[in-house]
Amino acid sequence: ENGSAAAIPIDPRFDIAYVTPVTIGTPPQTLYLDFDTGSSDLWVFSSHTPESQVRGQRIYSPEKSSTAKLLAGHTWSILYGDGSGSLGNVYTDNFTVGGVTVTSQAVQTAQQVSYSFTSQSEIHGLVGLGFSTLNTVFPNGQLTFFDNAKSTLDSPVFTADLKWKKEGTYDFGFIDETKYTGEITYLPVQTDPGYWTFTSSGYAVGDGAFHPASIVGIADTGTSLTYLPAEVVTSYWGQVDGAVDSDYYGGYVFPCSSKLPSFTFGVGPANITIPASYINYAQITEGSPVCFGGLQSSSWLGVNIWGDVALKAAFVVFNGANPPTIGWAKK
Ligand SMILES: Cc1nn(C)c(C)c1CC(=O)Nc1ccccn1
Repeated sequence: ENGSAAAIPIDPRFDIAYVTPVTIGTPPQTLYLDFDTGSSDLWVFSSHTPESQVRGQRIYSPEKSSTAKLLAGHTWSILYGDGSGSLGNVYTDNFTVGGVTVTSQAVQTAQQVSYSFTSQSEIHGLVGLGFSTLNTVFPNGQLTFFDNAKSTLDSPVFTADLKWKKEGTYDFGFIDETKYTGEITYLPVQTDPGYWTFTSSGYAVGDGAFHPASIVGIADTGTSLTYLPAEVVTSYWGQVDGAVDSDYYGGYVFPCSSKLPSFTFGVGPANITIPASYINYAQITEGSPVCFGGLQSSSWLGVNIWGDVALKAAFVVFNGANPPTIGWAKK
């Protein structure tokens, strides 16, 4: 059975993250979760999360679900690249998103969450859509929702149609031709260690010359910004009056009044252009004349990350066939 679900920006002012409604258990409990191709744990705020760490989030209460089963002796603990994290125990239960139901999905209930999760009341947990090899459940790793659902889908794919400051969609099991223009360009995916890793064929700043390059990076719906090699972002921000790489603000900032160029990245023989407006990410604080860039250096991360700033400029196909591939189309 195929499915389709909304990807809703959690803040109307800028696209920090997108959440998608899901139901868990019997009777169904509805939570809004962050679908994250950059990780592979499905975890939720729960009745096991200390009240001091819950600030407005909806919670999953397994004790109120007749179909919940404790996965005895199993625990999990995840640390994300930005220093946030969570840990807890594991249940299996019915899990439905956009009409696609997996019975006996591993649902990881949080017993601890870091402050950055406590502080974001609109995110009630994450649904990892990376490869199941990254799942942190111990002693037996668990399968992602997509891996569990794959065999019931018409096609072993899901697509991301994220939008700038608007609601987009995740589709499961099919490719909606009305959501993109031209052709989809498919690229090979490196599944080790478990991210959707692909190689971009280069970049251009604004209307400037295309620079052929091999930029290996991960397609990560769970990361707001896009992090690329220093020489790429230096050449981009060099075109912006007053842009500086600020230690104080932790990245490239620029005068909100400055005009930004677009940014184009290569996908095989094709390319995707990120409009300048997507790269004018946000004012440092409400009303500030200083703006934070949506394109930042990956120098300290050890990985290039094509986050939401890039993904929302395209229609992206995550093809879970064997071998997996990733497809990019303009829209
Ligand atoms: C690797 C990395 N370094 N830095 C600075 C960032 C932001 C990342 C990616 C990352 O942590 N993404 C994330 C965070 C929380 C939940 C889901 N995804």
